[in-house]
Amino acid sequence: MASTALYVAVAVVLVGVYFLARPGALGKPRPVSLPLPPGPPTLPILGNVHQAPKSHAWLQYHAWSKTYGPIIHLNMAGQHVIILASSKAAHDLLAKQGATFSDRPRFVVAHELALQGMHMLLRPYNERFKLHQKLEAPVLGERAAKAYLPIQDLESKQLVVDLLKAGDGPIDCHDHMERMTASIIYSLFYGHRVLTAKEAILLQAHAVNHEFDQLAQVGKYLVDSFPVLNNLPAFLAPWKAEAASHWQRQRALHVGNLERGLASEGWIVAKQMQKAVDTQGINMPTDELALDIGIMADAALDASSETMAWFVLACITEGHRGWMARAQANLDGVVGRARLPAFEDRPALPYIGAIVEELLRWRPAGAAGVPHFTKVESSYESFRIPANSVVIANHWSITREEAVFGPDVEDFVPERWLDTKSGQARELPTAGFGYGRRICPGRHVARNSLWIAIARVLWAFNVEPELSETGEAVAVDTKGTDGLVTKPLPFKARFSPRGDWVRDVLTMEGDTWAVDHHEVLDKLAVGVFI
Ligand code: HEM
Repeated sequence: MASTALYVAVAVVLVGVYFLARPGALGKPRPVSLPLPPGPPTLPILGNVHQAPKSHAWLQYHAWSKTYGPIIHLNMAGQHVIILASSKAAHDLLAKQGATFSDRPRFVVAHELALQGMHMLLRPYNERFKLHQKLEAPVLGERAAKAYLPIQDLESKQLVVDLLKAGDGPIDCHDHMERMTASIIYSLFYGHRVLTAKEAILLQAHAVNHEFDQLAQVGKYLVDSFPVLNNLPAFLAPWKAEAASHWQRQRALHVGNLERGLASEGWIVAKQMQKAVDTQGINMPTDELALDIGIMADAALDASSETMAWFVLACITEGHRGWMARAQANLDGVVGRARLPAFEDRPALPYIGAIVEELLRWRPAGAAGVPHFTKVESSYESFRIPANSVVIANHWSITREEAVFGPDVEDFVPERWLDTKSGQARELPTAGFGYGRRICPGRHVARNSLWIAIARVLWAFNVEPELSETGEAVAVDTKGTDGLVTKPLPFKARFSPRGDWVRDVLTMEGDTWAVDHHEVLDKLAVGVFI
């Protein structure tokens, strides 16, 4: 009886406090309630769920942006989703208001349970995230990226040697691109040089990532929409067992790679990060460090390999516009035909840099970016952004802004990145690596890999479409797969050496298998890390 009276008293006090504290009470100014950004018409309760795109969401978002403008609101059964379709809106919100817009939406099954909350890309924006960012910065920043050039030099040389060996018949070059990217990353991170794309270390990573993608599918688990369901006992919550079993495989993959890396000879990124943890007295279990490095490697591998695959697709579908020939004329002028292009040639070859930027614009590997999230209410250009909104910078729209890039946004035109008078690079907004405090930390490493690989492939080969029996170019899909990373569907291209001098130079250079990559790593670390 006494406790009932107490409950009633507490309730009365709380209701009173609520009414007194609410905006407008006791003369507090009530903020003018702004409208939500425009968006497609909604149904009661469902909102826009019935219109939610089943795949390639970025295309539907782009179509909506043509009707509703650069900032759109969707209601997914009560979940606010804000789509940003212009570089200005994405920059103003995600970069300039980075403290507010750097969170990630929750993935209960895929992240909180299956990855034990340790997936770098999906971590909430909190102190632990910032600690990981601080650990990653010295090994991925501009200075570190510059130190890694000798490894990219080695692996891009091997790429052109491999392509020459593959002959000038039509080939699916994806494995060659992936081997190069994987070898750059796995050598740097773990001291493991990748000899073929079919190595166990890569096959295991693909298998684990495929399983993870299944767990991360939006709408697959009710608990992702209603996290309270996670309080159910295990026998009523089958996702818990699935997640626990996946965690074992993630752990085995990343801890296994880290342990082998730490036991290898010479300098590697993993040892550098372990040293930072030890010397700074950071309390970080092995699993957590292993996941950080492993997820960085995964993020690097997929996005970089697929961007290289999109480059080859651009050559065979868009090369007729003359940019390949112009790049080759530039290469001949600056490099000549007696040696491979090198990083030292970069200042004299702005056109190759322009191809890299145009590639990231024409087919951004993350076409809908990675969703951000805001926990607090804010406003933008007379619209209200509600608390707990998922915020998506639609890279597909942002890279197709005609006001920024001109009317020919669907065409591959590197010239748009160059000043017409000086021929040097000109500033245009880039979207491919995301925004603000979640911007891709690997962008310097990625741009360097793309630059040297593209320069060398174009120096060595005419990259041409596969031909049908009647001599026509075989049609290829240019839309790509659905998913966080958009991949071209399998296709074939012909890599025809541009002349005998290509064979001469590559024969003289020889393949790179005899190079001791540990020695290369030890040397590149001097002065930067040791
Ligand atoms: C062409 C290659 C690449 C592309 C297109 C790319 C793109 C992206 C994008 C769009 C994001 C999300 C940004 C955002 O949320 O706004 C991201 C995040 C990330 N990327 Fe990359 N990336 C590439 C290569 C790399 C490389 C080489 C590394 C590491 C060596 C890397 C490591 C990461 C990590 C760790 C994150 C998570 C950052 C966070 O959530 O705070 N990426 N990347």
